[in-house]
Amino acid sequence: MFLGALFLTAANFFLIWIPVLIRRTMDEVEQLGTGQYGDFGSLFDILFSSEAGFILAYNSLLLIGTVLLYGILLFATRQTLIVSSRKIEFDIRNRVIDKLMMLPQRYFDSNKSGEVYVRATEDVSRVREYFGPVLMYTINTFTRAGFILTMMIIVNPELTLWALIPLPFLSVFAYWISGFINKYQLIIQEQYSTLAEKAQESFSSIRLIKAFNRQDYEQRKFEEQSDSYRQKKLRLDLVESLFHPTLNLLIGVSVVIVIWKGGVMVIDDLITVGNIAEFVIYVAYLTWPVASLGYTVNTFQKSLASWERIDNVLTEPVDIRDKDDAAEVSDDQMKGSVTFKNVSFKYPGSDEYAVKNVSFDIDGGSNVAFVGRTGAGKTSLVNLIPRLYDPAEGEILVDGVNVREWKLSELRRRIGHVPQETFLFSTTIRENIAFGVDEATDEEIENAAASAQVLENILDFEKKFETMVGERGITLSGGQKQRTAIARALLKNPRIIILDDSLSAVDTKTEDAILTHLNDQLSDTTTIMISHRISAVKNADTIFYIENGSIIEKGSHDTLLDKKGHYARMYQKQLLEQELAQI
Ligand SMILES: Nc1ncnc2c1ncn2[C@@H]1O[C@H](COP(=O)(O)OP(=O)(O)OP(=O)(O)O)[C@@H](O)[C@H]1O
Repeated sequence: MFLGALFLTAANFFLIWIPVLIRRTMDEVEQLGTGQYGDFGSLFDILFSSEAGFILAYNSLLLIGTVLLYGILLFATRQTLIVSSRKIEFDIRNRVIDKLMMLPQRYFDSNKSGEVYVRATEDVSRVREYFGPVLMYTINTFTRAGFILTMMIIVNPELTLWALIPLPFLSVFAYWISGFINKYQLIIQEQYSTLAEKAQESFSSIRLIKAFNRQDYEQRKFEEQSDSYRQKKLRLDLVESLFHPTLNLLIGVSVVIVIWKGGVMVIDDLITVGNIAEFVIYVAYLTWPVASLGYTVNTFQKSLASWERIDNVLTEPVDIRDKDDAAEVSDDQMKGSVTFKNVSFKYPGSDEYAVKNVSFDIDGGSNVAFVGRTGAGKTSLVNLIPRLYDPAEGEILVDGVNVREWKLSELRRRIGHVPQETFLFSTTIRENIAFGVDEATDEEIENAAASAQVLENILDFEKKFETMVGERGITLSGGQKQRTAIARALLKNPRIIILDDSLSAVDTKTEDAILTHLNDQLSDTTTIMISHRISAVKNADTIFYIENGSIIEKGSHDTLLDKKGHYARMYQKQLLEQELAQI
């Protein structure tokens, strides 16, 4: 960047020699007189036939040399300043992404994903503008203005003052207009995001729109947004189209002043005609740096605001992090037991406890289930095991060690988590299943798919495991998606598997097959299941009934039925529903 600043200063130094050479040529040729040498003939003759010709050729070569040097230095400036700003942008973006990946779930709950995305994209680009264009234009403005003003004052201080009269107006105008453009660009960008979001939402919910026959309604809403975008864009276009004419007008005023006042000075023999030409070029050269001051100040302000937002991300505390000095636990040593000791947890910003004073012991390799009404706190409770959140009170132990003492990556590597909302990436089924491990053989992937009872479905697809999922490929059924997600968790060969309502979209027969497999072949794995279906949980060693974040009943299926409490009522209700369905 320092080199870039040097190159730019040198470029501007050479730039001011262009008007100087032009003045010199004009003055020298004028002094020699015109008629004296008669007809010059061809341009080639000029070079050799007269003194005037020699002066012209010599000065032209100097001029070409200066312009070339200026061009080379400008190229070097961009290759240093702008290239380093791109490298800085790359580094910052990577740091922001690294940090975002480390931030706890809490951060993503309180920040919209769109905003998080903007941090890593637009905000980083704006900060780059500070290190690139803003710095470049600032150095350019000051060095160029410095050199030009010095030259102008050397020639004639009075004419300099006259020539500069319109420049303050120019910079104020440029500041105002680029402020307006910046503000409007932001508004337009936001409107464009709304428009894009609207379109994206419409197309991703197209089935719903068709089913409810709301095409016209959606179209109208889209048109409203689109119209608002058009109007804003037109306003910006109007202001932008005013910019260049006004700029030219102000330069024109400056040129007229120079010619008028300079003319008088030439008559008074204070300056030469060449000086007028020189001044006109100086004024033209000053215009862009002065006009760009406005842009620079505005862009600087924008960069600063973006930097503050990025800084907030970079300094956001990471309370859930990898513990470096944690003891290594080999896979064989791990038993998969889970203990909760008086655990309570509230979501940030919420007054209610999602998990309230929960205590239990789950033996390694056992099979437990959490049931309860929707919103009871089941998901919140199991999310505490892989430390998606940390509880405010109490302790959670895995294999007798507090989860806070575990190396986070080790803890999570051993937990196969199938969240309630299945998410599949827009890639092949193979990559979706292999997501949780660095490398997996075909056999391992097939085995995981077979255990999750989805292998047959996959083999039925034309491209089998290479079938693309999502937008660019096929749409899997809800049940197929869930089973693919289970295969993904099984491939990790976990010691603890958490199935958060992960069998809700599969039929009871497939559910039975998956659970039988888990029981028989993964007998060492601790299975923690959440379900609303008694059929899925009835064989569990222990069933916990959760209400309002607390365990209110616990025991095996039969014990709980004998208790005739909430679980028994839930069972009766489901039994009744089943019988009614069979009628
Ligand atoms: N990210 C969150 N931020 C704030 N509150 C939340 C968040 N997630 C869940 N909650 C609240 O915590 C409570 C427990 O929710 P949780 O998802 O754990 O219930 P659940 O028993 O798993 O329900 P379901 O059976 O419907 O999945 C609910 O009142 C819910 O509104």
